[in-house]
Amino acid sequence: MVTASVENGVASQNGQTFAQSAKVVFVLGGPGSGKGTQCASIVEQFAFTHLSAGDLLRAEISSGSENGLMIQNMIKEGKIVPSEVTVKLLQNAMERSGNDKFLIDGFPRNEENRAAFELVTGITPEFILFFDCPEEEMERRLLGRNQGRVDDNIETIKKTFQSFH
Ligand SMILES: Nc1ncnc2c1ncn2[C@@H]1O[C@H](COP(=O)(O)OP(=O)(O)OP(=O)(O)O)[C@@H](O)[C@H]1O
Ligand SMILES: O=c1ccn([C@@H]2O[C@H](COP(=O)(O)O)[C@@H](O)[C@H]2O)c(=O)[nH]1
Repeated sequence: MVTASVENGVASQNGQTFAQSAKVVFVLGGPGSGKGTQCASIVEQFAFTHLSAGDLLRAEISSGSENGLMIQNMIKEGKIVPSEVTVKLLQNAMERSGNDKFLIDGFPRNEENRAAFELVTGITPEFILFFDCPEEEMERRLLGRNQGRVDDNIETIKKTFQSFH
């Protein structure tokens, strides 16, 4: 029998801590390479929860949190939001999900992000799924995405490509 509980903020399943039972796959690739699209297909077939770090940051802006303005400015400039902010959002989302299998989309953006994630959550990812896509195709897709994102404009796209390299 599978049992699950959350005590003192530490969820556990079958006597294992959340960190011990959690299976995490990092889904990486350039902006517009198709990470979100592929994650949506994967969760239809497999029992993973899809967590997009960018979506969590955008939700934080919409919530009117004290970090909202800082996050919005960083996204507009194609910069990387401080690890402690993003890792906390990911950790909260994982613990709230009721699941222990996660596709983490668009995170980590750098080595410091990765180290902070492992330090704070105690979770080591299983593997990385990487989408390789030519820059001109990513640019074409982002300019045609049409979802009202503040970063889907040519100035921000060029800056985001720089921070991706
Ligand atoms: N294989 C594909 N061929 C053509 N268009 C695609 C393909 N995959 C995704 N797209 C389209 O490209 C755009 C970007 O895709 P998606 O949002 O999945 O990328 P992403 O890597 O998650 O981007 P970001 O990191 O900016 O959030 C979307 O409009 C999507 O419909
Ligand atoms: O771990 C992350 C993820 C995202 N950001 C910022 O958000 C934008 C948009 O990210 P998408 O993955 O394209 O949704 C990205 O350019 C960064 O500014 C981040 O800082 N850290």
